[in-house]
Amino acid sequence: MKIVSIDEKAVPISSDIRNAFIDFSKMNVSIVAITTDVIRDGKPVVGYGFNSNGRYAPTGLLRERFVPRLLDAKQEEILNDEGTNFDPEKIFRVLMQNEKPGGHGERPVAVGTLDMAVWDAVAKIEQKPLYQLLAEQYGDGDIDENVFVYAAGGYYLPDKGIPQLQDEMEAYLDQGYTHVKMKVGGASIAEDLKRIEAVLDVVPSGEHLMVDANGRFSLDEAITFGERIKDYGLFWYEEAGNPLDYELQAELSKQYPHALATGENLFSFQDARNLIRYGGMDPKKDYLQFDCALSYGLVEYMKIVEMLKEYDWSPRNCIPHGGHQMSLNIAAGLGLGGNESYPGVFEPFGGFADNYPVENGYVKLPDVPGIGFEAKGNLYETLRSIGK
Ligand SMILES: O=C([O-])CC(=O)C(=O)O
Ligand SMILES: [Mg+2]
Repeated sequence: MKIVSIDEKAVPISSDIRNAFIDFSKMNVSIVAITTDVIRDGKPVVGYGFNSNGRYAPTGLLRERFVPRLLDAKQEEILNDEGTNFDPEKIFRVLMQNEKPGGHGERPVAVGTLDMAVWDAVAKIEQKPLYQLLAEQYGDGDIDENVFVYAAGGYYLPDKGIPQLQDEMEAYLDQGYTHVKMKVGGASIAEDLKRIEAVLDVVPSGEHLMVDANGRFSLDEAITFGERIKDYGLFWYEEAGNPLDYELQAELSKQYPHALATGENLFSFQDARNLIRYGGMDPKKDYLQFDCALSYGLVEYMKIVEMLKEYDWSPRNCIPHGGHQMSLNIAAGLGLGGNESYPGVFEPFGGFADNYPVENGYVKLPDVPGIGFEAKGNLYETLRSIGK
C-alpha cells in the first residue's frame, strides 16, 4: 500500500466581498489529490483536500517541503501497524519532521490541506463516510444524523445597501437556515447598527443573528460596540479584536454579557490552549471556531478537543469556521455543536452535498465513502481536475 503521487493546484475563489479586515479580490485555495495504489470499486483511491478560505493557497510550502517529505517517507512511517490503511497520526509526524515548535504562520494551512486528503483516502479505503469512521474509532460511536449549520454572509460589497442585505438574509431563511451571520466593523458604528437593525427586522429575534468583526476592533472599540449591541441579545459576537490578543478577549468577556465566539485564526493546539487559559472565555456560553483546514488538520484538532475537555469545555461549544464538508464530518462524528455554511459564497468549496437541503437549520450528510466530495458535483469537478 503506497502513495503513488500527490498533485497540487491553486484555484481562485476571488470575489468582490469584503469583511472588516480584508477583501477577497485575490483569494485562492490549494487543492491537493493524494493518489494511492489501493483499489476500491475498481479504481485507485484518491484522497482530496483543500485549505479553508481566508488564507491564500500555500503552494510553495506544499510543493517545496510537505509533499516531498510525504513522498519520501517509508511505508512503515505512514501505514498503520497492521498495514491495512494509512495512519493520519503517523503521517502528521512525517510532515512535521524538522519543524521547530511555535511560529505557526501558514505552515498549518499546508499541513491541514494534506491532512484533509489523508482522511478522505483513509475513509475511502475503509469504505465508510468519514463521520462514521470518526464516531467508531475516535468518538463514542454515536453519529449526529443532523448537524446545525448557520448561514454566514452579510459581507460588505460595493453598492450593497440595506435592502440588498435584507434580501440576502431573507434568502438564507428561505433556504432553510434559522441562524444567519453578518459582518460588522467595516463601517462606522452608526452604519453597522443600522445594518444590524435591518437584519433584525428579517430574522425572528436577536438569538438568530451572529455578528463578526474579523478582529478589527481595539479593546475600547470592542467594548463600546459590545455595549451598543448587548440589548439585541445576539447569538454571538465574533472575533471582536485581534485573535492573538487574549487579554482583549478576557477584558471584553468581563463587559459583554452574552456569547462571544473566536478561534478561526488560531492555528495550533498551543494557540487554542492559550485562548482557553488566558482569553476569559466561558464554557457555559461561548463558542470556539478552530478550523482544522487552516490549523494542521484533524490530527491536531482532536488534540484540541481533548484539551478542551480537560478545561470543562464540551465539543458542543465548537462550531468551526470554514463551511466545508470536512468540519461537517467532524461535527457529525465527534459531536460538535455545528458548522458554518456560506450559501453561494466561496463556491465550490463552501456548501454541502447536492440534494441535501438545509431544513430548519440542520443538514444531513450523504452515505458515501470519504468526506463526501463526490456527492457535491461542482466541487468534485474541480477536485478531479488534478490527481491520476
Ligand atoms: O470573512 C471571513 O474571513 C470569514 C469569516 O470570518 C467567517 O466565516 O467567520
Ligand atoms: Mg469569522
